Amino acid sequence: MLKDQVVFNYKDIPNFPQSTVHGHAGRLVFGTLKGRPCVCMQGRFHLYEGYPIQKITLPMRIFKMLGVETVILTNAAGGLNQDFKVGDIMVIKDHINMPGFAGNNPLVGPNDERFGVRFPCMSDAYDRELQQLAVDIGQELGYGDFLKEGVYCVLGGPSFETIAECRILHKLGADAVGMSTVHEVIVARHCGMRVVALSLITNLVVMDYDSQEKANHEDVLQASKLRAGQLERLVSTVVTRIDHPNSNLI
Ligand SMILES: O=P(O)(O)O[C@H]1O[C@H](CO)[C@@H](O)[C@H]1O
Ligand code: HPA
Repeated sequence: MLKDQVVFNYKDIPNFPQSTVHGHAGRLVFGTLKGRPCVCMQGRFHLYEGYPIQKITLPMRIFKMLGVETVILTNAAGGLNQDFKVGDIMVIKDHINMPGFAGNNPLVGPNDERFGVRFPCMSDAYDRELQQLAVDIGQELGYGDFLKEGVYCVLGGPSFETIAECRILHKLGADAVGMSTVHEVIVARHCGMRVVALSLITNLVVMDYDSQEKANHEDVLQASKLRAGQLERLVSTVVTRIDHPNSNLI
């Protein structure tokens, strides 16, 4: 996808966390996309891997220091919205930070003023112009039938949700549930980077005690492969159409 690639394995980057999840390669890839400089993480970090929440989000601050202006996040998520299907791509318009309700927020601790303010606003966490751009490009690419918008709820994991938990998340207004992304978004916004985020709905959560369905990571990986090409096309088209005043890294 990227031209003129320079690749670093996470294990060769001092103090960088290591990917422990099957399906997360553990490489930082620099390169250009239609002439635009980009850096991609192949593998991200999660609370359930046992890392402190500040370590999970360290890459965001590194990206800020490298000059990154816009962060595009993708994830696999379980569909809570009854209109969603496996394979839908949801443009995230907002989030519910469940670990944050219990005080588990990546900005807890002394505030580093070099990055941002003590009390950052999150009502504009997901850049509305970029959301619209993603939706418009999705439509242009012919993804209209499987392109959705919605609210992503993060949980700590690694256990998948119970039926009662899924029911309550649905009632709370979440459209999809996962175990990532939100912590990165909070740190990216704190230091002023713009954010657009996409969830691939890899499974529909179980909300019915009569159902025999069981969430499992293999199904998540399998479903991710089905839309990998289309998601990559959407992301790369968004990258090439983002306005960049300073033409810096994406
Ligand atoms: O959010 P990403 O890392 O895409 O992956 C999702 O899929 C994994 C569970 O199958 C969890 O890591 C969950 O967060
Ligand atoms: N729940 C939580 N995280 C997930 C799911 C899910 O159903 N699918 C993919 N990541």
